Amino acid sequence: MKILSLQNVHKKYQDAKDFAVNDVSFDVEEGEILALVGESGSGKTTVLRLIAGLEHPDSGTISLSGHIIVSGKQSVPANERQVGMVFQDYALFPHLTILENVKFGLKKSAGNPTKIAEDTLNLVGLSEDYQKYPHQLSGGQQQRVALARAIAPNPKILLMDEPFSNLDAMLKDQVREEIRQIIKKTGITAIFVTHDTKDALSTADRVAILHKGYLQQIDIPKHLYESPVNPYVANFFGKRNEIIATPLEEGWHTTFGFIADTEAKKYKNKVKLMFRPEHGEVVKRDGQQLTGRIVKISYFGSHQMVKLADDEGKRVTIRTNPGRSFDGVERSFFYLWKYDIEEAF
Ligand SMILES: Nc1ncnc2c1ncn2[C@@H]1O[C@H](COP(=O)(O)OP(=O)(O)OP(=O)(O)O)[C@@H](O)[C@H]1O
Repeated sequence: MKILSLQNVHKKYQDAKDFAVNDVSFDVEEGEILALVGESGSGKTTVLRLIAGLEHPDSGTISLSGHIIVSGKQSVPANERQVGMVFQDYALFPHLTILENVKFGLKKSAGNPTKIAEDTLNLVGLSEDYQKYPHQLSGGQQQRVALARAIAPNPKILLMDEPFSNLDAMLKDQVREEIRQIIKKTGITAIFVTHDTKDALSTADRVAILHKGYLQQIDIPKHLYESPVNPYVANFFGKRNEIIATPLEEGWHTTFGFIADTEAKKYKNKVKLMFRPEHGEVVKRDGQQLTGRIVKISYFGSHQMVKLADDEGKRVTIRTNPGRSFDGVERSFFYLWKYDIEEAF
């Protein structure tokens, strides 16, 4: 069942030349975690603020739990929307204990605020720390307090602005997983903003990508990565290689060799074959389609990146397993098991 719906939402800030959010429409299902991604200035935070009620759109409607909360000039005030917010810097009160921090937003709620705050802190794994102050906690723990404070009043939807950006790389992987599990345990619907594609792909059920205020694609991580709707989306989610190819009856002629492909005959002009490093495979045996001179091997522990050049010096990078040895190997064969065909000229 859909819990949130944005329909043709536009937002232009005063004195701005362009719309920060341009005709954006999407639905969010109950219990879903949605990531909003895009480069700086693409409109992610503005979308979050429009849902929270901290900004009002120029046009469009927003519905939450089956009720229209924004339409034309009418809108439900932010404090009546039952939306939970987690801010980038956590915004915890330094002079309050974590229990008091979580109780803070519960004053007007029904029930026993202390009991609800304790239950929520237990849920986020902080049952030992009720009486500590924020500065006595690690970054990851502070993050969980902020989450507990936002979900304790039982909001209809949880909004998080760059929730992982203050954490170092080591902690980030762990916190991402913890936060995802807590959100899934509560069943709450959540939207988070991030500029980090890894955060989005690993934590969200679906990802929405914005570019210059326009929604480009909203989809499950695998589809966004494997089947992007346009080159912008494809490049946003990681490095792609490019090989210029001339169509022939049976396949593609390239400077790395010939690729048999019946699709080729549908094209008249040269194209670009675009592929990610993991969409190729480096092979030792002869008789494969493509070949290149090995110019660099980079070892990353979990994998290796092999850079191969054609006779003109054009390079492609192929990902391979970490155990493969290239000692004394000057040239290698490779094949592509997946690529996108893009018009080149
Ligand atoms: N209060 C404001 N007044 C005027 N323009 C603003 C305001 N807030 C944002 N903008 C502009 O609106 C556009 C979208 O900004 P927004 O903050 O939503 O993008 P973002 O994708 O969240 O960026 P970032 O990742 O840098 O936070 C940008 O061009 C920005 O400069």
